[in-house]
Amino acid sequence: MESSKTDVLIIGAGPVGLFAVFELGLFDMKCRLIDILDRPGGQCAELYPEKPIYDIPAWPSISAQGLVDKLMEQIAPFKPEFSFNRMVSGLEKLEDGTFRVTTDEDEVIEAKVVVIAAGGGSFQPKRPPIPDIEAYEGSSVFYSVRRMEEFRGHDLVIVGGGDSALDWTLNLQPVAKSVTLVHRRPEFRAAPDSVNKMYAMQEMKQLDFQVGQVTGLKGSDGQLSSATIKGPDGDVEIPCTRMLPFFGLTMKLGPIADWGLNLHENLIPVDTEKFETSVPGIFAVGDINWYPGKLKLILSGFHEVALMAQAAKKIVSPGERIVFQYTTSSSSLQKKLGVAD
Ligand SMILES: Cc1cc2nc3c(=O)[nH]c(=O)nc-3n(C[C@H](O)[C@H](O)[C@H](O)COP(=O)(O)OP(=O)(O)OC[C@H]3O[C@@H](n4cnc5c(N)ncnc54)[C@H](O)[C@@H]3O)c2cc1C
Repeated sequence: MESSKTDVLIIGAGPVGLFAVFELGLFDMKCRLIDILDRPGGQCAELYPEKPIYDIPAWPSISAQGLVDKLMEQIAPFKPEFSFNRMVSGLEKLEDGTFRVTTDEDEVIEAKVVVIAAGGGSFQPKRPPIPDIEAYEGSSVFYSVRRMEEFRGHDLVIVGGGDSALDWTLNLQPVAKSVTLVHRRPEFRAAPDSVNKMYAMQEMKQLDFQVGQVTGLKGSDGQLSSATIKGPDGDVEIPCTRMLPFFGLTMKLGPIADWGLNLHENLIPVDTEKFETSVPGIFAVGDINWYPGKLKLILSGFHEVALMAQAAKKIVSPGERIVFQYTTSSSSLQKKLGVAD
């Protein structure tokens, strides 16, 4: 079991969690971020990366991914630590007032302050309608790739027609013993370049592409041995020991519901001075919080983290005087940002 310590543990690396690193960093607080997704950006990166956003102050138009890239650039001086592909599953307050956070990979992180920036909750994979698939989940059927090594030497079936399915088909082809991509039609929703590469590899017999749907799985004790594909010419049985279905993601509140926090219609009520939850030391910012008049906008979240950081500093460094400073004129802030002369 891995164990580590940080000043502030941020649950969620969406735009609001990312900007929290900046505001907390100005007060010298070290941040660690954990996200279920495999990269930063939350809804912006996962749901609408190429769409332009028009209501970010001073950016008349910026793509959602462009905003995430700029936030990453802005927080770089504070060297935040990221753990991706991890879900925060447990959160408990210890007797000394600090927190113990656990992930679904059995990681333990101790933090003086916890900031929940979990947006609409956890992104969770949609389960395809294949009978008995639950029996193989976590042992032979996976909905994300945490470590490519886990697929080495396996007969792999990848199901889906979007970018994830195509990207992992191409990336895992050199690692797996065999790769079969299954999609219900020959047209894809993925980047044309990836689709062309996949067809070229099929041509060279480096992988197989089957038009059809997976209708059944065979195996025992959670270990897959084959998948039945119903295609235009009837059923085909394909030997397979690992399967990766990519049927999109839905957002669910997830484990946050079990952390003993007061909830209001699946959102976390906070005050509007500090954005603190019903548990002192746990703050909630961005789309996950609720207060009268709340607007689920990125700019609201940016405002919330600035106030939250002041309150968090009082917990992380009790007794230390908090001085209000502008980044334009404070040489100490500029030093932290690496822009001082
Ligand atoms: C199509 C679309 C268009 C939009 N357009 C605009 C717009 O024009 N302007 C605007 O201001 N807003 C817009 N929004 C809303 C904006 O995207 C959200 O307000 C913003 O993403 C909220 O940021 P956040 O950081 O609070 O949460 P999110 O972006 O939702 O990020 C939360 C992160 O927390 C992670 N997470 C949740 N639970 C856990 C857990 N237990 N463990 C680990 N990680 C966890 C999630 O995986 C996610 O990455 C739009 C939204 C959509 C869907």
